[in-house]
Amino acid sequence: MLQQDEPKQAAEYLRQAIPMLSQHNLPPTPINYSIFYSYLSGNSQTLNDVIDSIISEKKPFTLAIMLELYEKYINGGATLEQQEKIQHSLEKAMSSASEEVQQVSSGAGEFDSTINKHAETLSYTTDPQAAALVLKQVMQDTREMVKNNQATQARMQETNAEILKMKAELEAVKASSEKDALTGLKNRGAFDKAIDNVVHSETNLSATLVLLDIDHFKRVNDNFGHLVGDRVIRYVSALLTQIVGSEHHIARYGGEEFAVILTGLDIDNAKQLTEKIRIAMSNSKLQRKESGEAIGEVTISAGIATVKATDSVELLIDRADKALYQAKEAGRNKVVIAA
Ligand SMILES: Nc1nc2c(ncn2[C@@H]2O[C@H](COP(=O)(O)OP(=O)(O)OP(=O)(O)O)[C@@H](O)[C@H]2O)c(=O)[nH]1
Repeated sequence: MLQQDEPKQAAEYLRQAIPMLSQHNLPPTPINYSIFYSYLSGNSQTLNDVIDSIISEKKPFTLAIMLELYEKYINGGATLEQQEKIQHSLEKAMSSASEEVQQVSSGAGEFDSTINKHAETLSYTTDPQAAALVLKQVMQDTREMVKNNQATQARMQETNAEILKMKAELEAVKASSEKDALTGLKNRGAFDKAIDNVVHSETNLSATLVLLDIDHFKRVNDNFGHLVGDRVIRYVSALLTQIVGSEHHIARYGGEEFAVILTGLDIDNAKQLTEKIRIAMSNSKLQRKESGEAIGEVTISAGIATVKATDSVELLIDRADKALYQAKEAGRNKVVIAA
C-alpha cells in the first residue's frame, strides 16, 4: 500500500522510478509505476526482497509478474478508497515533478543566454590580444555549456513527456473506471460518489435527483431479443445526454434505470426538463435496424426529488424511487415529483 508521501519526496521517487522502468523495458503504466514507487519508498520489505531477487537473477519483469506483484503487494485487500488514495498520491507526485522539471528546464535556457551575453560583451574589450584569448576561452566554455545544457534540457523534456503520458494514462484509467460499458454514461459507482457529494455539499446550490425507468422494458427484450433491448438502452442514454447536457451528472443506475443529478435548477425547471425527456421518448419511432420492423412505443417514467438540507443519500433516493413508483402506478409515461 502506498503512503501519502510529501510531494517533494514523492517527486524524487518518481524521478528515480522512470529510469528504472526503462532499464527493465517496462512501459510507464500506473501499475508498473506503483510497484517501483513502492520499491523506492521502501513501503514493503517483502516486495523489495522479491524485486531485488528478480534483478539479481536477471529475470525479466514480465506482465504476469508485474500484475502479480501489484495484486499481492500494492492492491492486496485495498479498498476503493485506498485505491483512490494511491491515485491521488500518484497524481500529486506527478504534478509536483512536472512543475519542477518545467522550472529547471526554463532556468537552463536562461543560463545559456547569460553565457552567450558574456561572450558577446568580452568581444568588445579594447586590448585586442587579451580580449581575443579570453574570448576564445569563453567561447569554448560557452559552447561546452550550451551543449551540456541542451542535453540536460532534452533529457528533462523527455522525462516531462513521460510524466505527462503517465498522467494522461491515469486520467484514462480513472475515466474508464467511472464509465458504464454499454452506454458510455457514468456508472453506478460514479453516481454513488456524486450523489454523496451533492447531499453533503456546503453550497446552497439547489439540486435535484431524477430517477428514470424504461416502461415495460421486459416486453422489448421478450419480443425483440436482448440485443435490441441493449440498443434501446443506448438510445435512451443518447437522448438523455442530448437533452440534459454534460453540465449535469447522468448515470446508468441499473439495468434499464437511469439517474440524473441536476444542479442549479429549481424543481419547476427540473420537472420541465424531465418532461422534455419523457415527451421526446414517447415521440420516438423506434424500429429494428436490420428489418425496419417497428418496435412500438417505448416510454419512460420518472420520479423527481429535491435535495433537502437534512437529507441523507438513502432518504433522497428513497423519495425519488417512491415518486418513480407512483409514476408507474399512475399508468407509466409520467413524471412525478416526490412529496
Ligand atoms: N437488453 C437488456 N435488458 C436488460 C438489461 N438490464 C436489465 N434488463 C432487463 O430489463 C427488464 C426489467 O424488467 P422489469 O424490472 O420487470 O420491469 P419492466 O418490464 O421494465 O416494467 P416496468 O418497469 O414495471 O415498467 C428485465 O427483463 C431485465 O432482464 C440490459 O443491460 N440489457
